[in-house]
Amino acid sequence: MRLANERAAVRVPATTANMGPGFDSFGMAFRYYDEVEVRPVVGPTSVSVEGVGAGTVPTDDSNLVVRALRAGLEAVGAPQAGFEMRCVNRIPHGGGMGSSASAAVAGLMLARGLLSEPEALDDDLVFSLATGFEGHPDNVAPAVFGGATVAWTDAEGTPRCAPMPVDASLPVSLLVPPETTRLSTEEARKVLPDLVPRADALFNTSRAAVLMLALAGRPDLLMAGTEDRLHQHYRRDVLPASMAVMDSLREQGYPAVISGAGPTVLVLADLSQHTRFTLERHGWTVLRPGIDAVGAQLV
Ligand SMILES: Nc1ncnc2c1ncn2[C@@H]1O[C@H](COP(=O)(O)OP(=O)(O)OP(=O)(O)O)[C@@H](O)[C@H]1O
Ligand SMILES: N[C@@H](CCO)C(=O)O
Repeated sequence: MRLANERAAVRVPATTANMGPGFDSFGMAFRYYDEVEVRPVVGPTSVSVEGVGAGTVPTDDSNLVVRALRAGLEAVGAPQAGFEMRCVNRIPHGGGMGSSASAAVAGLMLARGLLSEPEALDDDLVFSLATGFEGHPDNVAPAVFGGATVAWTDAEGTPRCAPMPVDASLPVSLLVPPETTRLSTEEARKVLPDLVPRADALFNTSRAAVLMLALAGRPDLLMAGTEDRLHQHYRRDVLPASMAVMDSLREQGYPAVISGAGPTVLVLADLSQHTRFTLERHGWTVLRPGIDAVGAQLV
């Protein structure tokens, strides 16, 4: 295996995870993208970042996208090089829109784009390697495959996923709070208990099944299908503003959940103009990205 191309470029979608009851399992991709281009060079690696993460993410070999690129090359026995990388980032970091999963998938896809035999690094291998970076597969699956996905880890510890049928016209709103509220996934996972009451586990099992029906074309089931007792309320203290917005929207009949580990709020509906303006007046950004059906793509 060798590096056969002098450049590769990828477009990778933002994603949500959990969607209420599907903790560490359900995910969905959005038409909202990071774009990365890379060229192998003789000499050290350099990364330029435009947009989100400019001035904060590393610009050398310790950058997550570069680490994933190198892991992809290593997995298929391809040689390493220095890299000149250009990132145009839109997905907020620590925002609940899967930035770290998208970064890992971007790097692995770029590795594919440079290879003499790109089929060696197929979608299943990208999914598996990126899940290794993340620790859980829920954002990675939609970032790789697009659409809505259910992901799990099998008895051998191998990550698996499958598409969930979803009505393509389902409206989605992402409510992104001001930047000061960013929360790393690591911090958000620390507040979760190791054990949960059996009644809560049963509650989420039924709601997850209901959500699958709702997404497939039963919008009347969206409120029941977005109920959760396994993670959101445990995170109330670290996500006070997002939980308040989520609660208020649910009281108004909107199927609102915390997106991933927060603080972004996902609503499986369009907001009224009044509600949108109110949020925007308080510094929130309201996105209506639509569902991405294809996942990460070399461009
Ligand atoms: N495009 C990127 N380039 C380099 N590093 C990135 C990039 N995107 C994310 N990261 C790294 O991942 C961290 C954010 O990951 P984290 O898992 O905490 O949040 P998230 O993925 O945005 O949220 P969630 O998993 O809840 O959706 C950033 O602080 C940065 O270190
Ligand atoms: N399922 C994950 C998503 C964030 O990576 C969590 O809620 O912690």
